Amino acid sequence: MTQTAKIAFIGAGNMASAIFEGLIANGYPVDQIWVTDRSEEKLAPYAARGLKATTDNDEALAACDIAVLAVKPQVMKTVVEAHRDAIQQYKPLLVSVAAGIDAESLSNWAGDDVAIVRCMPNTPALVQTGASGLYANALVSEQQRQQTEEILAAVGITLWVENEAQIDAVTAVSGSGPAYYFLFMEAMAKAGEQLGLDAETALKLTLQTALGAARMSTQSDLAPAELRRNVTSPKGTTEQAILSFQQQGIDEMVLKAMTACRDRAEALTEELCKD
Ligand SMILES: NC(=O)C1=CN([C@@H]2O[C@H](COP(=O)(O)OP(=O)(O)OC[C@H]3O[C@@H](n4cnc5c(N)ncnc54)[C@H](OP(=O)(O)O)[C@@H]3O)[C@@H](O)[C@H]2O)C=CC1
Ligand SMILES: O=C(O)[C@@H]1CCC=N1
Repeated sequence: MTQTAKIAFIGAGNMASAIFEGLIANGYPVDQIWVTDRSEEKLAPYAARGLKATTDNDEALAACDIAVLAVKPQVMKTVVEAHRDAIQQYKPLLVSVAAGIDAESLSNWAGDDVAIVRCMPNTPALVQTGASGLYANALVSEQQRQQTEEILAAVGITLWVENEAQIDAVTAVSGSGPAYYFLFMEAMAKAGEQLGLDAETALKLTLQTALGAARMSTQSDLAPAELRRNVTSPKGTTEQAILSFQQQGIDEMVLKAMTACRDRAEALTEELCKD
C-alpha cells in the first residue's frame, strides 16, 4: 500500500465488519481503523482488539482520510446530513457501500463538493475473496482512486465500472450473489439428506463441492461451460441432473432473479434519493 490510510467504517454491521476483518487478517494495522456504531456493546470487542471504536461519527470523520459509509440505505440520508459539517470541515473521501444510493444524492446530503466512491462489495471480503465494483465521481483524485482500490484489493478483486448504473448490475451479480450460492448450498444439502445421507455428511460434501468448483473455475483457463462438460459423461449421471435443470429453465430463472435484484436497487434510488 502506498500509504496506510486511516479508514473509518460508519456502521459496524455485516458488510463493514467483513471488509475490516478481511483487512486486518491481511495485515492492515488495527490502529488505523476506526469503527463507529450506535451500539457501545457492538463496539466493545473491537475496542478491546485495538481498533478505534466510537459512537461519535464526527470524531471518526475528523480522524480519517477515508470514511466507508456502511449503514443501511434507508438511514443513509439522515446519517450523512447529520454529519455534513464534519464532512465539509475534514473532507474525507466518502466510500459508500449502500445499495441504491446514488453519488449525486450523497453529494447533496454531504453539502456538495465531496469526493465520493460508490462501491458494491460483498461479504466474502471477510476471507479475502470479495468482489467489489467501484464508481468514482468527478471529484475523486487519482490518489484517492488508488487508495480505495488498494484497500478493497486487499480483500478481493476490484473492478471499476464506466457508468454509475452498472453498480446496480454489480449488485445483482456479486453484491447479492453470495446469497444465491448459499441458497443453492442449502438446497443441495437438503436434497442430499432426502436421498439418504445424514445431515452432516450432506452438508460437508455440498460445501466442499462448492469450494472445489469455485476454486477450479477461478484457477482454470477453461470457461465454466467447458468445466461442466468435463464432468458430464455421455449417457452418465451428471447429464440427467443438468438436463433436469435445463428443462426447468435455469437460465431464465437466474435472469429473472437477478433482474429483480437490479430492479430493487433502482427502486431504492427512486424511494430514497428522489425528493
Ligand atoms: N450485507 C451485505 O452482504 C452487503 C451490504 N451492502 C450494503 O452495506 C450497507 C450495510 O449493510 P449491512 O452491513 O448488511 O447492515 P447492518 O445492519 O448489518 O449494518 C449497519 C450498521 O450500522 C449501524 N448504524 C445505524 N445508524 C448508524 C449511525 N447513525 N452511525 C453509526 N452506525 C449506525 C447499525 O446499527 P443498528 O442495527 O442499531 O441500526 C448497524 O450496526 C447497506 O447499505 C447495504 O446496502 C453492500 C453489499 C453487500
Ligand atoms: O440485500 C441487500 O440489500 C444488500 C446489498 C447487496 C447485498 N446485500
